[in-house]
Amino acid sequence: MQKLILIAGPSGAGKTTISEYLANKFNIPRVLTHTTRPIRPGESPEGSYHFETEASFKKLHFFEHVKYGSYQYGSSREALENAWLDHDIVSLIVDIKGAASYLAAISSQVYFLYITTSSKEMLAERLLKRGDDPHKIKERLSGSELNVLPDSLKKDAHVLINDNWQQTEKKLLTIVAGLRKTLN
Ligand SMILES: Nc1ncnc2c1ncn2[C@@H]1O[C@H](COP(=O)(O)OP(=O)(O)OP(=O)(O)O)[C@@H](O)[C@H]1O
Ligand SMILES: Nc1nc2c(ncn2[C@@H]2O[C@H](COP(=O)(O)O)[C@@H](O)[C@H]2O)c(=O)[nH]1
Repeated sequence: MQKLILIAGPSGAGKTTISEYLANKFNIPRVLTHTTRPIRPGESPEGSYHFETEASFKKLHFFEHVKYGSYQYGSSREALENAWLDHDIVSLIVDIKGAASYLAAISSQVYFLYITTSSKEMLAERLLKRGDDPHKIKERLSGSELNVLPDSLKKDAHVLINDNWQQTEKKLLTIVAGLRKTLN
């Protein structure tokens, strides 16, 4: 049975870094979602999202979608099915609401990886270093945007504390080996 590594967690925790590592090291591609937010400095227009206008976003058919501030984000079941045509394991980055939607719909195929750090300060430091606007960082690291793991999803989550990259690499190796054993 094909698997989806569903990645969620607070901004700056390392979700994108981990999905890129899974792609490069284990040939586990990321299923891109769609957003109306602008491209960040240093972000590739092909690598992280399908960047949409409000008009083009409205024409798409989403499995689930959310709004952060004035920007929309959404993912489709078709994109996932397409990715599974070529790869038995794929990854997808969503927020906590998106994770809940996927778990409700296809939990047997989902490996829910919740990425975080042991402190909020570490998240802020990384986002500052990444070049994010300090006002946006404050927004991202408070309220619902913080993407705290709710009690209702704790039983489904595999929590990975990404404080130290070498340890994260080791944990990912174990996770991928375990998932590969469950295929078929
Ligand atoms: N283990 C780590 N140690 C130090 N820096 C890290 C680690 N993992 C990721 N980073 C760095 O932290 C920054 C944030 O990582 P990344 O962009 O992957 O986070 P994210 O969770 O995808 O954030 P967002 O939700 O805002 O897109 C990046 O500059 C990345 O290089
Ligand atoms: N529910 C969904 N959440 C999504 C989707 N694509 C991305 N995201 C999440 O949005 C926030 C903000 O992302 P950023 O790239 O602007 O930092 C983050 O939590 C993403 O995981 C989606 O299709 N559905």
